[in-house]
Amino acid sequence: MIEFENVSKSFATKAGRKVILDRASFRVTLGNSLGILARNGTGKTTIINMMAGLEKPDEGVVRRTSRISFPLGFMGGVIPKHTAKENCRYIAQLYALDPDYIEAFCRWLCGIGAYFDMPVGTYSQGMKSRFNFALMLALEFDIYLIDEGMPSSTDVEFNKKAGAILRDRLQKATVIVVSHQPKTLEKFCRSAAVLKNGQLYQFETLEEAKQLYDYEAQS
Ligand SMILES: Nc1ncnc2c1ncn2[C@@H]1O[C@H](COP(=O)(O)OP(=O)(O)OP(=O)(O)O)[C@@H](O)[C@H]1O
Repeated sequence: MIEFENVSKSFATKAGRKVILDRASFRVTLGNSLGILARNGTGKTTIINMMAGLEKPDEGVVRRTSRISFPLGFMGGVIPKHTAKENCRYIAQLYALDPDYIEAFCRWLCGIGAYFDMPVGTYSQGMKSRFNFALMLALEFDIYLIDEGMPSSTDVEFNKKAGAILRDRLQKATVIVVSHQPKTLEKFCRSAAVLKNGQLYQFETLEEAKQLYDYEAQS
């Protein structure tokens, strides 16, 4: 479970204070995947980072009682001067998992050949995102955090393999996806929320959330 209790978060910007959350309270429970709709620049990444524990609230409490992933696409835990092999063996140890298994899984899934034994800093953007996604799928979390949908890989073989594993994983796991596009959420979640004026408005269905989101766009 992830629970926000009276959480406030804002940033000082040149244009004034940017409020992301204003004493917001909500909860995401296991088995109830949630899509969050928010316009660009309103705080999608900040909320996902707070759920992951990468960003702290100014006030209030964020409670995390499950195994929660790093946000898909987040490379902060990967050291660029080390190879994918070294990175994934090290990360396996942090999570108390078998380094041989994690290495073999990532090597097989990301399909980057000899680059797997070269520094991550030398990878193309596509290779980096494939390695990041493979690592996330190798680790098995209760809740997966996804910022703006899936990484865009042009590698058809990778997309097929990773997509199949993710679909299987999501049978058991919970996913939280933030996006400015309702279409991105359709694939993952039935229930949805809208981030607006520092509050998260939760709805039973994506349809209901879309009504508020579309209404906002018109007004
Ligand atoms: N560390 C920071 N310092 C100052 N302002 C910040 C900081 N991080 C984010 N912001 C501002 O807070 C607002 C929300 O940022 P955030 O990246 O969470 O939004 P987003 O909805 O994910 O944006 P986008 O859709 O453009 O990716 C933006 O106006 C951004 O400029």
